[in-house]
Amino acid sequence: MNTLTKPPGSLGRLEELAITIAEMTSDEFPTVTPPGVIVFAADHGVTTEGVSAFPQEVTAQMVKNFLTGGAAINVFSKQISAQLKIVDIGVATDIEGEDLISKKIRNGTANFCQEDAMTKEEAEKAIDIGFTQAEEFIKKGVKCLILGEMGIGNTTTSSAILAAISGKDVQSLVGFGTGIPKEKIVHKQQVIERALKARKPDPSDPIDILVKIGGLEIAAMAGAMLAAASRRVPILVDGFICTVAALIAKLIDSRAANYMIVSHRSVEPGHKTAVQLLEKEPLIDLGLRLGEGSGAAVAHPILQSATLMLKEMATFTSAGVSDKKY
Ligand SMILES: O=C(O)c1ccc[n+]([C@@H]2O[C@H](COP(=O)([O-])O)[C@@H](O)[C@H]2O)c1
Ligand SMILES: Cc1cc2nc[nH]c2cc1C
Repeated sequence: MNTLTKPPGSLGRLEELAITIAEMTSDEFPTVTPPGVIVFAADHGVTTEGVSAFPQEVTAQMVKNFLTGGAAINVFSKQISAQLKIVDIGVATDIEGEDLISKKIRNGTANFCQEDAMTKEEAEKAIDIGFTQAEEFIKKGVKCLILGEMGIGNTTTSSAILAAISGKDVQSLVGFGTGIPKEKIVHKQQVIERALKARKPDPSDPIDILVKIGGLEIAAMAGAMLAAASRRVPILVDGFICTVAALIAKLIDSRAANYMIVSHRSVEPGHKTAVQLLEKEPLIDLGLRLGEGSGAAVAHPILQSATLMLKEMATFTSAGVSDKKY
């Protein structure tokens, strides 16, 4: 790093990032291209409690939008020349589409205020499907894995999971999600508090957390992250829901966190706690709160700059530039 034609440290976090990616990949001159994006979609039974600004059917409608290329993640995936896979892991209604990967485990989770969100078999199956989808991508040559999700109600699920893992007050972890009105925030908070009291997930047991208060797309993202980590492929983590999935992956195997880069800081207030628990620092803060993997896709060119700098810059010797005097 210090032989390249720049004052040492002058490329700031890009220098750290390049070294981190070299360590992750065990490659002195790593590459993060081509990137691959997987969006896992699923519904959440807890939406019946009135915790989202949008109706549940938007999950399926947005999946159709992904398939016809009209969503933000389509635009940004194209921008970074990423392959994009859309996986139905548990959308409440049936969706058809040639390009859809149909891996539906059930028609959305159960309302975790009343019963467990899913069975142990379903949680493990979702992790396994995520793992396999990522593994297939990596076998095809993907060098950086971007994960995204679509699921109306999943900020409630993610806040519940984060409250269970962190032991923090629910109040500090709840946000507006897709944009609920201010007066609905206390209700959302109470729904989560009620669920945690009724379900009592074991904070040290990631499967128990998923079974009691989880989401199918969260389980699948965690599984995909474990696959990428086990193949030494850098993982670009998206916003709040994706970072909570990263915490589940870390609980399953703490080494997985060594392969994660948090792309951006989400507007959701709980994201700060999630990122701290992951012991990471987001690369950018653009005030994003969309999901779909959109923030991670937007940040991918930063990883590209870091790795290309390492690979393509001249050294002081090769360029005949005088090195540092002091
Ligand atoms: O990624 C984030 O930080 C993020 C923050 C807020 C909302 N979202 C997206 O919005 C949906 C969940 O919001 P909600 O209000 O229905 O819980 C889901 O489809 C997420 O992809 C995503
Ligand atoms: C329109 C819309 C698009 C989304 N993408 C991810 N979550 C979303 C939620 C809504 C409501």
